[in-house]
Amino acid sequence: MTVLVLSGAIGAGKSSLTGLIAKRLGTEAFYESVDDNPVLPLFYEDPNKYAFLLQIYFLNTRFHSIKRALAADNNVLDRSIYEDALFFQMNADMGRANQTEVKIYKDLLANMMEEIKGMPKKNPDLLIHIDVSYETMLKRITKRGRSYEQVTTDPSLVKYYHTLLDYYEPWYENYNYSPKIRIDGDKYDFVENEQDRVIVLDQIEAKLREMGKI
Ligand SMILES: Nc1ncnc2c1ncn2[C@@H]1O[C@H](COP(=O)(O)OP(=O)(O)OP(=O)(O)O)[C@@H](O)[C@H]1O
Ligand SMILES: Nc1nc(=O)c2ncn([C@H]3C[C@H](O)[C@@H](CO)O3)c2[nH]1
Repeated sequence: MTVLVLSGAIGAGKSSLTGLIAKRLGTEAFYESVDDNPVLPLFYEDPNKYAFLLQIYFLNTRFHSIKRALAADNNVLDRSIYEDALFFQMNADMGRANQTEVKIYKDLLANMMEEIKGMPKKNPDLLIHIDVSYETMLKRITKRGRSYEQVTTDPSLVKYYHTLLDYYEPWYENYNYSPKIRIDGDKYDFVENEQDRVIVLDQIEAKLREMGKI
């Protein structure tokens, strides 16, 4: 069994690359629930009120996907559970969660991580991180067009997105649950450019080969 997980900021291209990897390797893709997430639009409208609820929602759905993914043979997930704490910490640091919420969330996350440790596969085999600059991130968010994520709708998101990128850099450096690989999301347009797509997928395959996974 091989488990791959994607990481990266909002709009970095995780879902897109997940689909491409699944196609190339013939594995099953698991996606974060976004369009059917009832809390996400509420969060963007009133983050102070909904940060905690959104985090619980994501943690629950993420845990569910991990359980399903681990029951499948070879699979790829479009976001890692390790990024949940990054999002929550950032929002808590922005004053969007009180001390009680922070404690409950951290306890619940630790509890879930314990459960994962007891599963046949504790950690993913490889983390595939997509690096993007603020400019690329914004371009992709605009292209995808979810209204509540647009900086034109809510200018305070400019700061939110910059802060998110600032949190991602040390997060990636400190990530040590599995081998990891960085994909340059600014350089490679793996969605629309066939040549770039081949380069990126070859990089991932080469890493898996080096690890003896394929
Ligand atoms: N490398 C790329 N080159 C060109 N367009 C891209 C690239 N990656 C993603 N896109 C486009 O950017 C948008 C966002 O991509 P995608 O939904 O895959 O990002 P994501 O990282 O999964 O986002 P989120 O964190 O919000 O779930 C989509 O419209 C997608 O087609
Ligand atoms: N606050 C918060 N916490 C999370 O754990 C989290 N995970 C994803 N997201 C947001 C980012 C995109 O808008 C959208 C799709 O990734 O959902 C999150 N937001």
